[in-house]
Amino acid sequence: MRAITILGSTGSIGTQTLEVINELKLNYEILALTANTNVEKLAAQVKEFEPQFAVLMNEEAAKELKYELSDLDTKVLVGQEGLIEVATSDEVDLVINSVVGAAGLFPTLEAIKAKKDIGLANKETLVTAGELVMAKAKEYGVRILPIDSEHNAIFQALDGENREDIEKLILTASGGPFRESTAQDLANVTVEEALNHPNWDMGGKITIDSATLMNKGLEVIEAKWLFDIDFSDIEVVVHPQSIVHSLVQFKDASILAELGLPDMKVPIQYVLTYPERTENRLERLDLAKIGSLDFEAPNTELFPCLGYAYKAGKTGGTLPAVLNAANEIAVEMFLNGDLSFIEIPQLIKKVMDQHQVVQKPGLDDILDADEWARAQSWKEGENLC
Ligand SMILES: NC(=O)C1=CN([C@@H]2O[C@H](COP(=O)(O)OP(=O)(O)OC[C@H]3O[C@@H](n4cnc5c(N)ncnc54)[C@H](OP(=O)(O)O)[C@@H]3O)[C@@H](O)[C@H]2O)C=CC1
Ligand SMILES: CC(=O)[C@@H](O)[C@H](O)COP(=O)(O)O
Ligand SMILES: [Mn+2]
Repeated sequence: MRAITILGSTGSIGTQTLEVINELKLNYEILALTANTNVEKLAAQVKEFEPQFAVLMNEEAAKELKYELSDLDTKVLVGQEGLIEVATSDEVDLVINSVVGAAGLFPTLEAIKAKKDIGLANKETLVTAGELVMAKAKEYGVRILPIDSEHNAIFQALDGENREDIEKLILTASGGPFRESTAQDLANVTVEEALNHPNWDMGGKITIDSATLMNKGLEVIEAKWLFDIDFSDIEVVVHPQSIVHSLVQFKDASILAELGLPDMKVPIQYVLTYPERTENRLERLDLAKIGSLDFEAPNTELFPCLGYAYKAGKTGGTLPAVLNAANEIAVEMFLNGDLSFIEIPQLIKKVMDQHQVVQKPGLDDILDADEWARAQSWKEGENLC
């Protein structure tokens, strides 16, 4: 029996992780479940899975949860300290990080230092501090197993291959709900339209990132650090069906890909059972029924966030942390109705242009840049709207 901590268990990935463990009766003891503020959902999960620990990010919510769980033995912890305690506990074997945003960085770093393997959905960790996180993972001999569908596909395609044989990585992008829109259309899109992803049912923040193509930009940076590849060897191609989850091109012109219906339970299961594969009852891909698969170049004029991410990644230093933080605030403002869809990239560019990049940053430099970018984004965002 392996013990697992799921950070962000109430979200889209966290919930599906619990479902996979349950449906396949995988050999995991649920040690800890965590959420930000969602007392109701976390309480329901705790009642079902009876973990040793449950964590919420603020005192008030934790108090409510304690009251809800007064009949159970589950210990309720609070805040960053609580997250770190359950991510580093001696008992835990695997930490799934399915928190959204740069809030996932600290528990990832602490789990690595405690030599815990990590199933990583939280791409913002690697965007913000990829070089540092991967160096720590190497130092502590920790495996970072990618859950993000594109990176999981590449991870599978690279199994048994030599790194030196890779020519390039090709990340597929659905193109989001506005793939066929004009600049005029984009000026008037609503939050509801932007939250309507054509293929995947995901949390709000990543769904907006998909609509702006920032998700693919974050994934380019995530791929750079996970697979140690130059940005010039990472290509993005739009593939509206999201059946080919990404590809690796080798020096002999061979291309390997992982395909399947768009269902996050597949990469989640791969990580939970790695290095084994386990039979499941998920719907199978029927290629004849699908008929054809389409590919096209991304429209970086209409969706400039992808270009901003390449720029941040290639510049390096603290700029990716600034890109990420500005994006988090821009998306929050858009979801709150305080920014229009086309103002998301405008705000990110403004904040990136104002940043004095620190090269070879330590963790403190990255945290300072993140804090500065958030404050600056709120300020600039208020000027824009
Ligand atoms: N959903 C998907 O299919 C995919 C997601 N990813 C990545 O996985 C991560 C999670 O995405 P998703 O599951 O969609 O997100 P959700 O918004 O659905 O869930 C986020 C989870 O994190 C918790 N959380 C939010 N803010 C904080 C915080 N500040 N500190 C601690 N916990 C917090 C939430 O708690 P609460 O419920 O209380 O708010 C919730 O449990 C993201 O980085 C995303 O980019 C990658 C590939 C696919
Ligand atoms: C499921 C997953 O991994 C998401 O990151 C997905 O890729 C989002 O779709 P886009 O390709 O539209 O960004
Ligand atoms: Mn993805």
